[in-house]
Amino acid sequence: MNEELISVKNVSKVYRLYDRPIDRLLESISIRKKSYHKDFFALQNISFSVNKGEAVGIIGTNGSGKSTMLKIITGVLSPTSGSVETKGTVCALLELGAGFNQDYTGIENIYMNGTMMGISKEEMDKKLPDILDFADIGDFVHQPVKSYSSGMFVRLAFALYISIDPEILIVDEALSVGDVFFQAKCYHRMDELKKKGTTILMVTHDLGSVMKYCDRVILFNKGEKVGEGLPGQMVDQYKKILAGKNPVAEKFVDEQDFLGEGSTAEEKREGENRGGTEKKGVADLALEEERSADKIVSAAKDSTKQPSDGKLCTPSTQDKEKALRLMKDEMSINPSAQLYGNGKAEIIDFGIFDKDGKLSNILIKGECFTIRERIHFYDEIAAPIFTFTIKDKRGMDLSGTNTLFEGENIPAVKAGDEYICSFSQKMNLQGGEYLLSISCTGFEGGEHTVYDRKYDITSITVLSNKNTVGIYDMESEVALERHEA
Ligand SMILES: Nc1ncnc2c1ncn2[C@@H]1O[C@H](COP(=O)(O)OP(=O)(O)OP(=O)(O)O)[C@@H](O)[C@H]1O
Repeated sequence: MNEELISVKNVSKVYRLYDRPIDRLLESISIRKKSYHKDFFALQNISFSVNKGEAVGIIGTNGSGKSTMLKIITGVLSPTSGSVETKGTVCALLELGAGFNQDYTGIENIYMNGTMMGISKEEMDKKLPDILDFADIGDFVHQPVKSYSSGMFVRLAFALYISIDPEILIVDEALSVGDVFFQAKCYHRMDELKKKGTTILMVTHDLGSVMKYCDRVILFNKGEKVGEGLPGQMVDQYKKILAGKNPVAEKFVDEQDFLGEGSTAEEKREGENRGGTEKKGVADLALEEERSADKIVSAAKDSTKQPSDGKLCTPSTQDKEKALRLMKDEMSINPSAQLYGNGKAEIIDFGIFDKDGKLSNILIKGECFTIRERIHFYDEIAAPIFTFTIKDKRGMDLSGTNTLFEGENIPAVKAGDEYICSFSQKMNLQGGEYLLSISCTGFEGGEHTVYDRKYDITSITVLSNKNTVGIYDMESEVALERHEA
């Protein structure tokens, strides 16, 4: 039987709005109890429940009451009417600083939260190395939390909460701060939590995450629950609301949202520089996206349509010369990349080259690029295979290939041999941030064998001045004929 861990019944939250600051005072001293305020319903008669092991998302436009709802569930706010019940330990990653004492250091906050959750100091001592390792904020753990950036705070809070292993995890948009490597690490942990049966309640504007993680979605609009159902249905309904609110929005949602925010690296950096605490609705992002598109047009304008016959993607001689110098030093390397293999081969170097043969993690959509891997063999291998995969930050494989698929059969190698393998192709993924995995594998006795694999080793940022629907661009050609009716 389904066990309800969160039960929200007829919750309303009313704020009193005063036109002028003095009105509040006038109201409090009015002998005839004259009202000087207007009631504003941030939440109106909301009811829903979340069962054990479910992942439920709350979506809605800015100001629709999502964060207010989470704050009421976690006890940060009390409802004006209605009731909320939760069963089990709750960890909530709410806005910046929530649940943390700003004057305490990171370490002190870790222990304080542990105590609040009923975890002994000895147990927290054992968890500490993992927390620090996951958060990866270095010596900042000894600084007061008030000196943290939003990204650092989220790193520490997320690391702490997953170590506590709560029955209910509540996340309010928090994962949108942090770099692509950290986000990928968090999403990976979210996968594990979900598999383990942790109950998750999340608020997000990232519709890709909603589709991937949520079993059920609740749609808010102007403080009311306007729908509840399967993620796909609710996302469609949300788009309708957005389309009514802002004509740019529907276009934006269709074209961008399933790509994972659809924003450029530049936009994200701007967000972080502002402290990353601003939460943006899709409608707001739509307008920003238009502005940001202008910025990247100049970068991308040279990338006029090239025929996709693959011929244009042949690596230049200049590229080949560059292959012999150390490439990976010029790549951004993921500190949390997963590396494994039986050690018979090692990818000792790798790089991504743009169409001009420049080593870069940033590529322009529509242009050719090359992934180059240099593999050293420490043992005999009958038929090695070289691979690459591009994933989104939620861990979904988007594209990739290997030498076997491409009909390049590599003959047996012996210890000391070295190969340089180049994959050249056109970047047809939409603008956004991705992760590259590379490996050297093969088959031994019919068994798939990994000699060296570097999962999510580096990032790829794709800049685009035209994003179409979905994860990649089919390069449609449009023909129009005016039809006289
Ligand atoms: N202390 C307050 N006094 C008055 N109004 C408030 C207060 N706190 C929140 N509100 C209002 O309540 C409404 C709901 O806010 P809430 O932050 O829950 O929205 P949200 O759906 O989380 O929005 P966003 O997507 O922008 O985070 C908003 O109109 C907000 O202005």
